[in-house]
Amino acid sequence: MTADGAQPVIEVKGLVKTFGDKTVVDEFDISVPKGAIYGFLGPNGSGKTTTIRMLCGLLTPDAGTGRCLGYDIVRQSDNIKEHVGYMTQKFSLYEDLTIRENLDFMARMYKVPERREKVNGALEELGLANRSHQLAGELSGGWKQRLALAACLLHRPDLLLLDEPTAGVDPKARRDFWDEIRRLSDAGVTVLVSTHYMDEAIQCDNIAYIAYGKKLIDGPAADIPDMVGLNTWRVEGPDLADLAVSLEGEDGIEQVARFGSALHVSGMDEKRLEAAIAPYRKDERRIWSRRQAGLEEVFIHLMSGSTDNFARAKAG
Ligand SMILES: Nc1ncnc2c1ncn2[C@@H]1O[C@H](COP(=O)(O)OP(=O)(O)OP(=O)(O)O)[C@@H](O)[C@H]1O
Repeated sequence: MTADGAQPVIEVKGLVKTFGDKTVVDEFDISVPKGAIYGFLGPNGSGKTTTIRMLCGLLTPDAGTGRCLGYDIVRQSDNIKEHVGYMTQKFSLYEDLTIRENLDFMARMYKVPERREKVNGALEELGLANRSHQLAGELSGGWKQRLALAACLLHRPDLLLLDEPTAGVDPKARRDFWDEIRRLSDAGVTVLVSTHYMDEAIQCDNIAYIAYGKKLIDGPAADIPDMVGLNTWRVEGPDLADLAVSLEGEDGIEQVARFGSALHVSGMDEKRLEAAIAPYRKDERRIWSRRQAGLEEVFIHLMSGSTDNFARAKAG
């Protein structure tokens, strides 16, 4: 149960998936509220897609239990699939079919009632009604993405899975895409997004950070920096590259990261961090300011602290 008494849309415990000798997902637990935009963040190959596919019954876990949309993820996976829209990382529609043919094909696959009306409606909504006979392969990246989203919404899914949805899409199209996702979420559709882009992560209500198959942290996006408890100072001025090298060697400084024309210097222990930067703050050419750690710093920190159990498995 969530704080408002509603059942979570997804609730799973102890999910495990192994491919060969590699444990790709290791003891994964999560609870996803209805209508949330939940981001799965982590580097390439960390197990985000595999986790999402197990949560929705598209892949059978080796261990673990749970429910998605009220159905058991192992025994009732077919029921779950009927209510899920899945937008894969690569454009998965047929490039040599027209825009209309692609939508019509998807509508048939999902046995959408009043197919013709729904397809016409989707074409109108997309603004593609007068280009419906154009081949999908001729569309730009942004338009392909809009078409793929429209196709996986035809059967009105309750849960939407987006695998790195805005990779290779221009900034305006990215913004429009995220506006549409927010509208869907407001209408009660639950959205799981896998990404390793920070600008997608900050659009999410909740975030689970996954590295090497393990969930390092999850919770409301706004609370994650506080949950980690990282202290950060920002410094601007000349010779930042040299300064970064000196700071990195100091006791009490755990991370020095470049952000545009500034460095963000972070540590877990506030007193030790302040003592470490004190000598450098005497140099008046530079401006130092205390700042609240953001998601960016937190994720760099989490990544540097996580161990590569995939590499260990290979070595062992
Ligand atoms: N069917 C499979 N058979 C064997 N190995 C697999 C299979 N599916 C995924 N893997 C491996 O599992 C690991 C996790 O893959 P997954 O796609 O879940 O990660 P990801 O975090 O989504 O990465 P990306 O951002 O690159 O999509 C990778 O090392 C991948 O090669």
